[in-house]
Amino acid sequence: MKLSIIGSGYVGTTIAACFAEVGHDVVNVDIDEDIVASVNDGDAPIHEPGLDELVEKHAGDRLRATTDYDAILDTDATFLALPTPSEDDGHIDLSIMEAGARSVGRTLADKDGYHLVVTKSTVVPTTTEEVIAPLLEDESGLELGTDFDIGMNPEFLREGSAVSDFLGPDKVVLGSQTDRAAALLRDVFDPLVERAGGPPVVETGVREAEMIKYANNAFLASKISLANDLANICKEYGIDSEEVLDAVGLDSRIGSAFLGAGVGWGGSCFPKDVAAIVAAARDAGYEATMLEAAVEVNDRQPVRMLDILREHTDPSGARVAVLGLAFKPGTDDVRNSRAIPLIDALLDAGADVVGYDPVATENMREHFPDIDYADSAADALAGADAALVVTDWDEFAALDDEFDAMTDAVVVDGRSIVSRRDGIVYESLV
Ligand SMILES: NC(=O)c1ccc[n+]([C@@H]2O[C@H](COP(=O)([O-])OP(=O)(O)OC[C@H]3O[C@@H](n4cnc5c(N)ncnc54)[C@H](O)[C@@H]3O)[C@@H](O)[C@H]2O)c1
Ligand SMILES: O=c1ccn([C@@H]2O[C@H](COP(=O)(O)OP(=O)(O)O[C@H]3O[C@H](CO)[C@@H](O)[C@H](O)[C@H]3O)[C@@H](O)[C@H]2O)c(=O)[nH]1
Repeated sequence: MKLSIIGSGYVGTTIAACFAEVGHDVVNVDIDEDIVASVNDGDAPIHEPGLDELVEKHAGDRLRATTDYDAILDTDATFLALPTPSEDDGHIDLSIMEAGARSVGRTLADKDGYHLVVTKSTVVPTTTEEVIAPLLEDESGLELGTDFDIGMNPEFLREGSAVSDFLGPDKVVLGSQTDRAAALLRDVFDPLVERAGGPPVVETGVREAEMIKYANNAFLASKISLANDLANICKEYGIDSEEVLDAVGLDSRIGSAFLGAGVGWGGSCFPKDVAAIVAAARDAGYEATMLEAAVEVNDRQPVRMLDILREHTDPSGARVAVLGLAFKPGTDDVRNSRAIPLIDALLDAGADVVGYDPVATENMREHFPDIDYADSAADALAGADAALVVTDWDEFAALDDEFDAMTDAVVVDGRSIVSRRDGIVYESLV
């Protein structure tokens, strides 16, 4: 089949390369000329394991990129993989999606024959039906349900494992309004589903598909916050929370994934998506109390980390090493990293902060140009009065003699990964 993907970022590039890998002819449309040139040169514009190989393999053959929306005319279906950021009050900002839908609509005015437009981006329920579809109709002059259909296909890939998550999904969710759209979506995903060994395919409505994505992320984020709440209780009693949560996770109704207690969840998705569904629910007349509590617990974890530090060291004037700047290991992405509120609070308290991350330093420099950055964990620790472990990079778990170079070896571990205890004042956050 011939597919067009609007947006060539994390999701757009990954799905374009993977759709090419399963046999489709794919064109990526992006407004950024550098990104387009990169894809056409066979280089992935983002860092994801396995993506470079796929882009190199298919570029110039089953995969190409362009800034020209006309490319969608020669395709059967168009996926919108555009950003859906947060407004300051947490509401979803649909302006980029609206601009993309207008451009697609204007282009489809020249389309001969049927077309399917699928929302891949994470959007609050009813967006595809009540915002995207009317824009497509207005701009194209075409009739929904007759000349074209809409669909919704939420994406569950994680950064750092995007390619393997997309090619080996736990489930595929296909939202549509008509049999024709459902059949076309099935055709798009059949080769991938077959290759992945037949994961469940959930065929549903458009707004249900939109809600499944939020429910998924809200559930995972809340699971981590609940683990943090329970681990905080454990800490008050001097109970090993890891032992408790490991045992709890053995219950097949609960499961062990996403019970990792610590400094909390960040990244480009959980914070904005939980905020967006809470705001949308409020607009609809419902107060999402559980989700609000999940956010509150998450916001409190960095504060607790500083409180624990203060029990041992006054941060004012102290040199504090922040180990880990990325929002999780395996990525250089610092969006909503827990290191950001921590560094803010340390600076407010008058600390002299030195940050270290194996790959995310340059991105964090944009947030905090004036703190020190070290080239290694050892350099960050040398002469530091205290260290906060924020990201669970493997190399931090292996630290040992490096702690001896600290002035006062106070270590507050936000990911419970440091194994050395002798000769340092060690506190796990939970
Ligand atoms: N990043 C993830 O791990 C992930 C996972 C699942 C779902 N999502 C969702 O997928 C959506 C896209 O996220 P992302 O992380 O891929 O975004 P991104 O910022 O990485 O990429 C978006 C791309 O869209 C391009 N763009 C912007 N306006 C455009 C326009 N008018 N026309 C064409 N291209 C345009 C940008 O140049 C950029 O390359 C969001 O809704 C996000 O919530 C993201
Ligand atoms: O037990 C855990 C697991 C994760 N985290 C934190 O949770 C955040 C998110 O981690 P992860 O889910 O691995 O990364 P993302 O790439 O943000 O992926 C999430 O967000 C994507 C965008 O919506 C979804 O597609 C994915 O399914 C969903 O896992 C990170 O800060 C992690 O440190 C914990 O604190 N404890």
